[in-house]
Amino acid sequence: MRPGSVVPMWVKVCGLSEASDVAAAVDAGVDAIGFVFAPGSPRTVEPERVAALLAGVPESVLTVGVFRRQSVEEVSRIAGAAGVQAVQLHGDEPPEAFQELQAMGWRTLRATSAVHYASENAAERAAYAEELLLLDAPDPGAGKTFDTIALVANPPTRTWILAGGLTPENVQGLVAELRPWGVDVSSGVESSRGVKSPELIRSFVHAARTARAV
Ligand SMILES: O=C(O)c1ccccc1N[C@@H]1O[C@H](COP(=O)(O)O)[C@@H](O)[C@H]1O
Repeated sequence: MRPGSVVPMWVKVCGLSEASDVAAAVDAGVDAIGFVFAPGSPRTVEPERVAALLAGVPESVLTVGVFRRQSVEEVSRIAGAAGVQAVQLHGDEPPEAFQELQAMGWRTLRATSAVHYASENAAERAAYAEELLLLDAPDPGAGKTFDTIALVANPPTRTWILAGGLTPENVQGLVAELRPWGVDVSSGVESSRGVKSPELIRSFVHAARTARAV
């Protein structure tokens, strides 16, 4: 990278379940794609289906399984069957869950609400050994933005990923305000709840890639 040039934004598109959407995300140049294994979501997908979807995905794209309030054993079993590289836990699971999953060889993302993160002290944050931190709205996957006051007042001192109601239209403004290292989207690239739009995926990745975070 040339001096003075800007590091491009890390971009993840989540909640995929169709081959055409996986192809749109990969072709648009995403850094990561996610698959929801948490029960009760309109995006929940079977691990065997994900294994088939991953067949043509380059190794350089981080593949992530999304979980919520599931045991370490279940997370590892499902992620293994799907063949994803990393697991993203959304249920405020304790630090021990991350340690156990890492000991099993999983790369880990901790997803928590920005409000919850703001309430943690330095020791509580340090207890987590997560590789990546994702700060989200209180209701994950609902496509809602959140009040950014706590984050602006007390920004994370480590790299972090912004999620929660991002869209092709709002991502650049939120990146300028909050200066995350990366962004993650699900609802904002859907034509209806749970149904991804390849066109919106392309628009989002383009807008996010050119957002200036650093
Ligand atoms: O997408 C879901 O249904 C979901 C279910 C359980 C946990 C997380 C879920 N989604 C994650 O939520 C964020 C933000 O999503 P959105 O853009 O606001 O819809 C993202 O990390 C999704 O993977």
